[in-house]
Amino acid sequence: MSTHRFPAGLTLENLTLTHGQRPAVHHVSGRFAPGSLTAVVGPNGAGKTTLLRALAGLHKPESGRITAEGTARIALLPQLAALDRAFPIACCDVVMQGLWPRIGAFRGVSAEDRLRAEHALAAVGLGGFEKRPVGTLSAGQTQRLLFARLLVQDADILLLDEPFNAVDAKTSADLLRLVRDWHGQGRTVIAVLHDLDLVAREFPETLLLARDAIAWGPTAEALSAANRLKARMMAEAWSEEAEHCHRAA
Ligand SMILES: Nc1ncnc2c1ncn2[C@@H]1O[C@H](COP(=O)(O)OP(=O)(O)OP(=O)(O)O)[C@@H](O)[C@H]1O
Repeated sequence: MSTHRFPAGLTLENLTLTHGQRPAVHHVSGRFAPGSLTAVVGPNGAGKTTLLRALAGLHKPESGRITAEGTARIALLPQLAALDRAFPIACCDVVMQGLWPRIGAFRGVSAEDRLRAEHALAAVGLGGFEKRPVGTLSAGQTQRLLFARLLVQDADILLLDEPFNAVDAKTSADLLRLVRDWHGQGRTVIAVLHDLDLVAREFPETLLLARDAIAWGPTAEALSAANRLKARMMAEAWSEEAEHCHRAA
């Protein structure tokens, strides 16, 4: 297994993310260390997807800051439901979307680009699927396809939003192997997950979110019974109508 060129971290400083005036993530500070493997867990509506989108640069902070180290390349695996499977596009073209930052708008796709996409498809168990329309794939195959797109992005920081959702045990195990490889190569991996047994087994670090950061650190400590109870109570106590406050760091 090769070592990745550039382990990079991400720092959050008093980060607040909102939808309108309503806070999804509230005054969170901390650091995803370079090369760390972190699960982001919490109740429904805790702000996990909003946080991941902000880390990917897709959601502007209301206040506070996100700082990536150096010139870190960041890639996001969105939730499966975010992919428009009705759009008539072949698997190989979905994977090559991951190459666009390097290909640019004006250069055509080269034979080498196509080969990279084919290798990525083979690596996720979709060899021979190059021309298959994405709408004909099962949920598990679609998740494998999104992982193939992530592979060609060759990112320093990987953001995974519920990567094992709606997939069977075999697909889960195959995709988990890729996550372990990325971690082993020194890349920083941050994954939103609901399966706490999986988190306890595979993820050394955990951020427990309930709009506020309830705990952030080694998984066994972060997921203590007391912290989980606190997260649940915090989620239940938040009014959907509450606006964010303006407290300082
Ligand atoms: N586009 C949006 N417009 C308005 N409110 C939104 C939007 N997206 C999310 N929210 C609200 O922000 C809060 C956090 O949502 P988010 O999707 O980040 O939570 P989550 O922790 O990922 O939830 P889940 O576990 O259910 O996927 C929720 O109250 C949600 O209703």
